[in-house]
Amino acid sequence: MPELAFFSGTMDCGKSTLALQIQHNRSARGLQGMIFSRDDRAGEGRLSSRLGLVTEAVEVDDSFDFHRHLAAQLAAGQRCDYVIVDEAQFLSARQIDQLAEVVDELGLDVFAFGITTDFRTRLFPGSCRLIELADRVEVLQVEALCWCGARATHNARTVDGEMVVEGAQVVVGDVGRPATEVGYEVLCRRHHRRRMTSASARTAVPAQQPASPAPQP
Ligand SMILES: Nc1ncnc2c1ncn2[C@@H]1O[C@H](COP(=O)(O)OP(=O)(O)O)[C@@H](O)[C@H]1O
Ligand SMILES: Cc1cn([C@H]2C[C@H](O)[C@@H](COP(=O)(O)O)O2)c(=O)[nH]c1=O
Repeated sequence: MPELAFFSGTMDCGKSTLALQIQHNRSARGLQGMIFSRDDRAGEGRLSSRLGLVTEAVEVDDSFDFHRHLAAQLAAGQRCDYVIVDEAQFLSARQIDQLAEVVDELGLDVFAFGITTDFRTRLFPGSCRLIELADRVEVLQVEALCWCGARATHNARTVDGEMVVEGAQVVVGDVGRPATEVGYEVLCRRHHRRRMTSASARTAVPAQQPASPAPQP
């Protein structure tokens, strides 16, 4: 049975790498996929992983209709055995409905990849609809880690190095770069709630050092 699968997690947890691995393994078996993305950091019409792998993709915008596009491709004789969609959090709920239609009406497997929540810990519209509709939701196993060593479950945005919780939902950017403007860092929930990034923790640690234990009698 064809399925709509959603591979989800924080930023930097290996989603795009897995998308490229799925594509590689299937094409090694002679299957033909169609790859879509939206606002990849590497630029328009790209699906890129931080491991350095990159492939071409069809760039999706607000007006793009997945079902119409894929039905037209198939009708024109183009072969397509499966569909990969990266940065699926940026899609509209309507476009996720179209992906479900592609699975149910065109009989294609659809593998969607995206972050679950934004820098305010709110679901993205695309991720929300995927959680509602997907046959399978997989949280990625290569866990990204918070600076404290706990599993990172949330995405923080920094502006000029300071964590922020207000602003536009979509601002393309990356983790682990000296961010002069907008940057991102993955955190555990505790440190997201406390708005404590690795930089602010470094400043706060001396104040948090426990006092030396009093000598025991
Ligand atoms: N230099 C590196 N060596 C080994 N692994 C790396 C390196 N850089 C990134 N990675 C791996 O790549 C992962 C990020 O992969 P990517 O597919 O770009 O993530 P996502 O699409 O989820 O944001 C990191 O969690 C890490 O495991
Ligand atoms: C948390 C958050 C992220 N983004 C952007 C930043 C990146 O361009 C992508 C995520 O890409 P990745 O491959 O998963 O690292 O999303 C955003 O626009 N808004 C946010 O709140």
